[in-house]
Amino acid sequence: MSQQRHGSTPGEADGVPAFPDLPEATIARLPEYLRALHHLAETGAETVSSEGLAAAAGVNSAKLRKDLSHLGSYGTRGVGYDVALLVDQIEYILGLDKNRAVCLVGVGNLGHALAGYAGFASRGFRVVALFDADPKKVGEQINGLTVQHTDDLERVAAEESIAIGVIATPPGTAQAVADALVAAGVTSILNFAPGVLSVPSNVDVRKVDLAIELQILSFHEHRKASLTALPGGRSAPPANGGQEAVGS
Ligand SMILES: NC(=O)c1ccc[n+]([C@@H]2O[C@H](COP(=O)([O-])OP(=O)(O)OC[C@H]3O[C@@H](n4cnc5c(N)ncnc54)[C@H](O)[C@@H]3O)[C@@H](O)[C@H]2O)c1
Repeated sequence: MSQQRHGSTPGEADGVPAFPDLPEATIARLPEYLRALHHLAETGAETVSSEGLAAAAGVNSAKLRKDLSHLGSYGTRGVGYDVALLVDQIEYILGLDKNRAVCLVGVGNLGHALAGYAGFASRGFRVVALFDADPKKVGEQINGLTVQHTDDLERVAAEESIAIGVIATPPGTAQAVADALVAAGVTSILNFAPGVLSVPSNVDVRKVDLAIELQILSFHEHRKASLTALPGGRSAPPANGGQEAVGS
């Protein structure tokens, strides 16, 4: 089976529909493949084997081949995957060629750090607006942007065609902020505030909660300690019981 040729529109060759219906777990791994591919490209690699890419992305190679087959990308026997082509295909599927506009609501401790992070631009996102409800924060300059009052959210969202809103407000105000983002036409939300948001079905919400990740690691610590303590001197299994990283 040959890899899709250069010059064709990613996702349209080899009978693969223009927009394949991907499993959520595959979608979650695509950014890892992309990160690994960008690194390979920086080192001058033009092709990569499935084993090499799998190792760089931290997944097993059978899973990687299955994931990439959803994109119509099979690699070439004995050669592997064309790095530049695979970057194009994954960026196309993730919609990263659109350079989407992002706003951040809540410019406190976390919001400051996020607003000051330069890495979003290189990953295909433009942070175009910062909002806060506290008049004392309004007017503050961070990374070339001026913090605006949330009262201006609807107007600015329309002017800047904001597609993604990031919530970094206290949990008690996150739902109201989500409602305001939805009313302003934002259809994707990344929520850092703990808790569950209620949104219309056309709005996608992803949440980031470092405390949950720590709690999962705590579970693994607890399990390792309890196995080490087993009578008969049975030793603890490898980290994560030999499984891949949590969430894979
Ligand atoms: N996901 C994570 O891993 C993680 C890590 C740290 C903090 N958090 C969460 O992130 C959120 C922010 O934490 P923080 O330490 O930056 O808090 P913070 O109190 O320093 O900042 C919150 C900011 O939100 C603003 N704000 C409050 N209500 C608002 C509203 N209705 N509209 C707009 N702005 C509003 C405040 O004025 C303040 O500037 C909290 O919910 C916290 O639990 C998440």
